[in-house]
Amino acid sequence: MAEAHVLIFPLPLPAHVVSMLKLAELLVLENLHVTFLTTDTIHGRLTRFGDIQFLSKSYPKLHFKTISDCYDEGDHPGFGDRLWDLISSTTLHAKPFLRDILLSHTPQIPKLSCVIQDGIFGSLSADVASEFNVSIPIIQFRTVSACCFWAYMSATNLLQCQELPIRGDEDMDRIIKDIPGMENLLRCRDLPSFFRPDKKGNSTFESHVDRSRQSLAADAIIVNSFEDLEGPVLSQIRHHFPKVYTVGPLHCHLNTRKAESNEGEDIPKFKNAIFQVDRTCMTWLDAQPEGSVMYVSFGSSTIVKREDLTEIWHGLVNSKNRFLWVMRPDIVAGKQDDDRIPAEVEEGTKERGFIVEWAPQEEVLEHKAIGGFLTHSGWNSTLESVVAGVPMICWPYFADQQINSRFVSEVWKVGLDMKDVCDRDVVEKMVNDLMVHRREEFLNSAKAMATLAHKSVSPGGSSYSSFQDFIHYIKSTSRENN
Ligand SMILES: O=c1ccn([C@@H]2O[C@H](COP(=O)(O)OP(=O)(O)O[C@H]3O[C@H](CO)[C@@H](O)[C@H](O)[C@H]3O)[C@@H](O)[C@H]2O)c(=O)[nH]1
Repeated sequence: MAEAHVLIFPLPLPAHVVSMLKLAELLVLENLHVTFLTTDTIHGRLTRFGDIQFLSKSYPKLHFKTISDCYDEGDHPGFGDRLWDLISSTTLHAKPFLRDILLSHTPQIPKLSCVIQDGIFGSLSADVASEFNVSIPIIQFRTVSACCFWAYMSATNLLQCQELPIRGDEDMDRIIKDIPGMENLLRCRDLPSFFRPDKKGNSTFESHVDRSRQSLAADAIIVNSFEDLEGPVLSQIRHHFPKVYTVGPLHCHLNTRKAESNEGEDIPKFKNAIFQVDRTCMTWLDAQPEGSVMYVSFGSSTIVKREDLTEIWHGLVNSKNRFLWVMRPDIVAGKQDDDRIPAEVEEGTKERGFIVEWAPQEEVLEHKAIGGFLTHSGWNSTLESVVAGVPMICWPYFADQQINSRFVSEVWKVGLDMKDVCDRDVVEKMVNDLMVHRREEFLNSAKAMATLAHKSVSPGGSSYSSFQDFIHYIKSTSRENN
C-alpha cells in the first residue's frame, strides 16, 4: 500500500510557521511522510534558535525544504503594509518548487498525496496543480480564528446589505447585524482590522476577502480551533466547504499525543523557536507567589508606538501588581536606541517587574505564578492562554486580533477588551479588575474553558476525532492517487 506524503507550506512568518510545524509533527507521529516548505531566512532562524536538527533526526519522515527569499534577515517584512510583498515574493519562489514536487518523486519519499497550504496563499497550489495537469487534494490551513475567517467569508454579504464598507468617519460602535452565527455581537471596531480604511483611506480589505473566496475551491479546510470554543461559527463555515477539520488547539493536541504515546519519554518537546529564548524568567517566576504575575506580550510582529508603551508601563506599575513583560528589541516603532526604563516607572519595574526579549511563552502561561495575560490577541497567544486557563486583557493591534478580543470578553467571558484605548488609568483598572476584584469570576470561566480545550484533544474529544478523520481522508486519497 502506498504511504501517504503531505506537503506543508506556511506563510514564512513566525506564528504561521510554528503552528503549521505543530501540525507537521502530529502527522509524522501518525507515520506519514511530511515535507515542510519554508524560506531560507525562516529555516536559518529555526536552525539557530530552535532545534530543527534534533527534530529532523527524531522524525526520519519529516523533510525540510527551503526556497529562497529576497530579504536579508534584518529587512524581513512583517505584517502591515508589507504583508502583500511577502506573499507575492514567496509565491514567486514557491511556484517552481511546487511544480517539481508535484511532478516528481524519489524512491525514498513516496509520491505526494496532498498539499496543506496556508490559506493566505489563496489558489496558489491549486493553480500550479491545474497548470501541470496534476490531480491532487489541496487543503487550506487557516492560522487565524474561525470567527475571523468567517467574518472574511461574510464580507460579500455585508457589502450587499450595506453594512460595509467602513468609512473614514464611521461610528465605530455601530452594530453589525448580518453575520450568521454572530448576529448583533460585533461593532465595526470588532471586525478584523483589514476592514478599516487606513489614514489615507486605503484598505487591503478586498485582497483578504478575495483570498477567503478562493478558499472555496479547496478540497478541505483545517482550522486551529475546537468545537466548544467556536461551535456556532464552525457550523456556519461547514455550509460552504465539503470538509472542515477542527484539530486545535494544536499545541495542546501535540503535547497530549506525546504524553499519551507509549514511547512518550522518547518523544521530546521541541523548541520550534524563531527567536532566542530567554529562560531566566522561569527562575524569576519560581520565586513569585501563586497567581500574582501579569504576563505581558504582544506576539512576534506587533510594533507599538512609544507613547502607547509608556501608557501601558505606567498602568502596570501603578496597579502595583507583579509583571513579566516580553519586550522584543524591535517592538517600538522608530526606536532610537532608547533602551532605558522611563524614570517614573523605574522603581516599580525593578521592584515588581521582569523584562525579557523573548520568553518560552507556552511554559510561562502554564506557570502557577501567572494570574493574567495582557495580550495583543494573536490567535496562538489566545489559544495558549485558553489552554492554560489564564484570563486575558486584550489590547488588539491588527488582523484577526480585533475580533478575537471581542470573543474573549463577550462570548467566552475569559477576560477584558481594551480595544482602541491605550490609557494608563484604564490599564491600571483592568489589571486590578482581572487580578484582584473580579479574579474569581474570570478564573472560573478560564478554568472551565481550559478543561474543554483539554477534553477536545483527548480520545473521543471533537478535535481528536476530527484529526483521526483527517488522517483517514489523507490515507484514502493517497491510495486513490497511486
Ligand atoms: O516571548 C514570546 C512571545 C511569543 N511567543 C510565541 O509566539 C507566538 C505568537 O503568535 P500569535 O499570538 O498568533 O501572534 P503573532 O506573532 O502576532 O501572529 C500573527 O499570526 C497569527 C496567526 O495568523 C495571527 O493570529 C496574529 O494576529 C498575527 O499577528 C505564540 O505561539 C507565542 O507562544 C513566544 O514563544 N515567546
